[in-house]
Amino acid sequence: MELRRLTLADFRNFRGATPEQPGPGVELAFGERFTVLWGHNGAGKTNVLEALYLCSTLRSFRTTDAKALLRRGQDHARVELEAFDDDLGLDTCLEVRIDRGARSTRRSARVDGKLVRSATDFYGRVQAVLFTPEDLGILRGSPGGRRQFLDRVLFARQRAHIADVQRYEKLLRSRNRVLKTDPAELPRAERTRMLDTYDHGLAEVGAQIWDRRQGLVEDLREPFAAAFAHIHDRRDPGEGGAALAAGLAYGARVLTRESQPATAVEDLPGRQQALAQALRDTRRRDEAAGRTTVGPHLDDLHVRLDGVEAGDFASQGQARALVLAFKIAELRDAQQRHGRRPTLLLDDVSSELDPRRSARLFETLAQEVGQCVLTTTDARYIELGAGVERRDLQVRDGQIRVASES
Ligand SMILES: Nc1ncnc2c1ncn2[C@@H]1O[C@H](COP(=O)(O)OP(=O)(O)OP(=O)(O)O)[C@@H](O)[C@H]1O
Repeated sequence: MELRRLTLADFRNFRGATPEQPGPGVELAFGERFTVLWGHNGAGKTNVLEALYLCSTLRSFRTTDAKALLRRGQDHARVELEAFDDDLGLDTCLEVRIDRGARSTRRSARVDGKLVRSATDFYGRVQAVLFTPEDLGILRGSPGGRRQFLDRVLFARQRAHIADVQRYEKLLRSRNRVLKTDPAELPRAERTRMLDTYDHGLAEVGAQIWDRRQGLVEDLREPFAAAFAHIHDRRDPGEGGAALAAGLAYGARVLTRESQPATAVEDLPGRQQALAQALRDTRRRDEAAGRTTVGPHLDDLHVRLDGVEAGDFASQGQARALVLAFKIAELRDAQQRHGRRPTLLLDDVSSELDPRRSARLFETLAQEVGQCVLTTTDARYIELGAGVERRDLQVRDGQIRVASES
């Protein structure tokens, strides 16, 4: 999908038609490759990325409260994206409306003017890979944040993934409830029967989740290491350094001291067996703890620099280079799978990178990326080099104007 034009009406700080100022709202046209949105803090640059993300996923990446997207004091907002669908060879128009009702605020989606009733029919028409500065928190944050990070990527690959995660969580809650129940209140045979049923379901769905996450990490490992090496090259004599190797690994909480699976865990049946066995082996311990202590709800994504966990080791700039390398790997992977590159959305991309890393990043982007929309406080930070098509737009207090084009 090639993005052409975006219209924002009463979305965040972008105004819609008013009696004094008739018109459809605030419009912008994208460059064929790079669109650089620049402006001061609070101008509305991230709001534009948020609107694009909404057209891709029907969700915001900043809030679950749809009301927050309505311009203050307004009851209706509209985001319209005109694009060229390369698969169909046709222009298409995606529209998301947000309407405040008496009891709740509703989102609705239209494609070429027709209401799309099922959200799953709307997702993924615009494929986007998003980087925001909040992503940097995943390295130092909790394993839960890293699992969610992987699950979001997987959702773009396979729609069933999120439903499976929800099914797994439901089974887990039920199992934990039984584990916590006082033995006097639940006859032993009934308790064992219930736990056997939950274990079976958890092993089946859990193995799917584990298998997909593991597969993703394996697919991204090489492009991730290559993209990081390119951005963070240490051949500069001043740094006297050998290159730092970036690594990705998936840590499954099934391979515990209590449970070493008898089968290999290299494929889905092996993972299912191992998970079933681990749940059996740790049942007594789980009953004492009142919770399930093995399974993909406890797994982790390990991001390492020269073998050391990046969360403990990486500098701010290195952390940024690692997360950006992951996004570039995701982009390459999507291209290999679908033959199309998703649009890259980069919020405040180059701060914290020194000038040389910043130049390497933009060199990588110019090589790897199809269409990219990025934000910055100063367009001079975005050095894409001569010959790379870019369109610079100034965002100022909810207004957008073309600043330059090349
Ligand atoms: N619902 C809303 N109605 C009106 N204005 C809003 C609404 N939500 C956010 N804003 C305004 O939008 C602006 C924030 O926009 P945004 O986050 O896009 O800024 P930005 O240009 O990315 O800034 P920075 O460079 O600091 O990241 C703020 O001025 C905020 O007051």
